[in-house]
Amino acid sequence: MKNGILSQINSPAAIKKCSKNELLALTKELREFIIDVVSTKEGHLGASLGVVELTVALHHVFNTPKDQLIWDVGHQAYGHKILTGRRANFHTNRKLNGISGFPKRGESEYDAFGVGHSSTSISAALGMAIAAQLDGDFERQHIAVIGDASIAAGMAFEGLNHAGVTDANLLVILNDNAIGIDPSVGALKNYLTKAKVGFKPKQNNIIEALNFNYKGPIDGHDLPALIEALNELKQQKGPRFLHVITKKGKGLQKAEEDQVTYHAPGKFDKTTGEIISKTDENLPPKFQDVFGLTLVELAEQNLKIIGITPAMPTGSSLKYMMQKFPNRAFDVGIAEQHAVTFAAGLATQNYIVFCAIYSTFLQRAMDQVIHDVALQNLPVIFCIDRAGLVGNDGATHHGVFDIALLKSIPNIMIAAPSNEIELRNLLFTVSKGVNQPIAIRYPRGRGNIIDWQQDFKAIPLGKFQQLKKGTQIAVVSLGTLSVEVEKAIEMLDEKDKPKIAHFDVRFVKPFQNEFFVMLFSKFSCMITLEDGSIKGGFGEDVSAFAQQKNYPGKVINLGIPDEFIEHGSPEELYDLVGLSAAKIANVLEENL
Ligand SMILES: Cc1ncc(C[n+]2csc(CCOP(=O)(O)OP(=O)(O)O)c2C)c(N)n1
Ligand SMILES: CC(=O)[C@@H](O)[C@H](O)COP(=O)(O)O
Ligand SMILES: [Mg+2]
Repeated sequence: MKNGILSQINSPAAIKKCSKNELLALTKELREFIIDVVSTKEGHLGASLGVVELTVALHHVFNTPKDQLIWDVGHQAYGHKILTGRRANFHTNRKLNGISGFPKRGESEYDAFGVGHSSTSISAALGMAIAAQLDGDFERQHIAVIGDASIAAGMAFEGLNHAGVTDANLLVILNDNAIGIDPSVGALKNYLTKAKVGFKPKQNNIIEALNFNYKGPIDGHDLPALIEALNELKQQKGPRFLHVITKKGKGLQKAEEDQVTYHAPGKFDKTTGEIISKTDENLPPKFQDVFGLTLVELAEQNLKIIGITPAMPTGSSLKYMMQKFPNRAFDVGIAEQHAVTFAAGLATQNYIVFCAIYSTFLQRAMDQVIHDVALQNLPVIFCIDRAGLVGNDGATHHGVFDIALLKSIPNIMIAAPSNEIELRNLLFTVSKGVNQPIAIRYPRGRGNIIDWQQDFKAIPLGKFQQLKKGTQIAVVSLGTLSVEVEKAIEMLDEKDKPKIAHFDVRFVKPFQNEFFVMLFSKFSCMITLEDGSIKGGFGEDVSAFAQQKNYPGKVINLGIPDEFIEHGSPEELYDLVGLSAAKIANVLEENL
């Protein structure tokens, strides 16, 4: 709306001056603006639509950025960004060199804390609140807005538990829409559901039991009610808790009706809400579907197979096994630490446990991987999805540390299949039983093989494979980077192609000494490639081994540089870090 009220809002100061009717008009225009931009630029839709009124009310009542506002996960903060000076460039959201899809301290003074991983907001807000007390500032407010799935994560409870024994100026707002990305799970979800249907939470209100002043539940789309409640809470001190009930996708009927899809729907018609989808047929599969559909095939044949996901049934495609074998496939909620140790417990009883966790979210469960799985040498099969650069979610979500983190842990085998068939056969091979933990990493998005559901063929665990013979340079790629290497070789002059040998190392760990000794004896130059951090990566092991063996040739390690990589398309980012086919071809040519 060109000359509507939203076009006049360049900071929350202007929102404070709005009349009640202007605020109502603002919520309408803000919702339309979010729908308009996300319908073509893509991103997280449902969560932001669900907190439009809450966002306007918060910036109307509180004095941001002095009062510090933290959005848990931050996928719902599009309205916050638009109202805090980023309306004009909101169309760059999640794009290369554009604004981040999540609140980010370096992007705006209104983004009090960088987010992307869930359940951090209470701890961060409490830290800021205690700091204010230590600074002698007893007026400043610290507000954490957290969703019903995110508050069920252990870290959120740790924050509540600590806050409850302080007199910190902390307001926790529970945005309760009864769904995560997929339907919320767990006893807390059931408790909150009862609280919403008139159950007297006062009788045994777990939040009040933790010494919070609890208010609600109130309608999170009733702007006047929100403003009244926030003004009341603003006058109070100490730990407070406001329970608001919202609808994810509010204001776009399709998004309200299909909240899972419209969490991040891609492009859609802003009027009808219809998704403008790229039809799946004749496209290669998503790696997550290779995992999810293959696991169903394996689970049909083997009753000992179990699947686990921490809150990502759709994203990991464990949903297929959950639908077919609901008593053997578990969504444990946003609880990566629990997921890993739950898997470990099952593994002690000789179940074959496939624990599906995004690389970035696995970071949260590293002690459980070490202490509960590897130390006891329990054969948990970690299916690490979103390995490598994920793209538009950016630095908080790239899966670039799993190799470095896992490689230093004894007993763990680390595999990176180079394509969909390799992934499928690896899942088949390990489903026959392994005698140690294994991590199988694969990327976000689609592969290249349409006819991938072929007969199973066992893979020799721990062994490389040669993809192309050559005479001068040994290219040793990890995972699906093998595809980029093949494209790079094709870019070379015909006379140079025979000089390049290409190996798929397949396994980072155990380190394949004989394989590399063989390479040292045959090639004058070696180039390793990994879609993981170069620091502590697989290439470092090869270079160290080459030095130990006094290899006279050159070893070049290509990987993700030792810095956080921002958001953009995967193609843009891989080219940026030198792992696109064109950039790989340059390195080959420079060393011929
Ligand atoms: C540690 C971690 N695990 C998983 C995710 C993926 N994730 C992003 S949003 C989301 C659901 C959040 O649900 P809720 O807190 O209820 O917020 P809503 O989307 O309903 O607004 C999940 C699981 C994440 N961001 N961080
Ligand atoms: C906000 C969040 O953490 C998730 O929605 C994440 O963005 C999902 O990533 P994928 O789109 O790769 O499943
Ligand atoms: Mg929710």
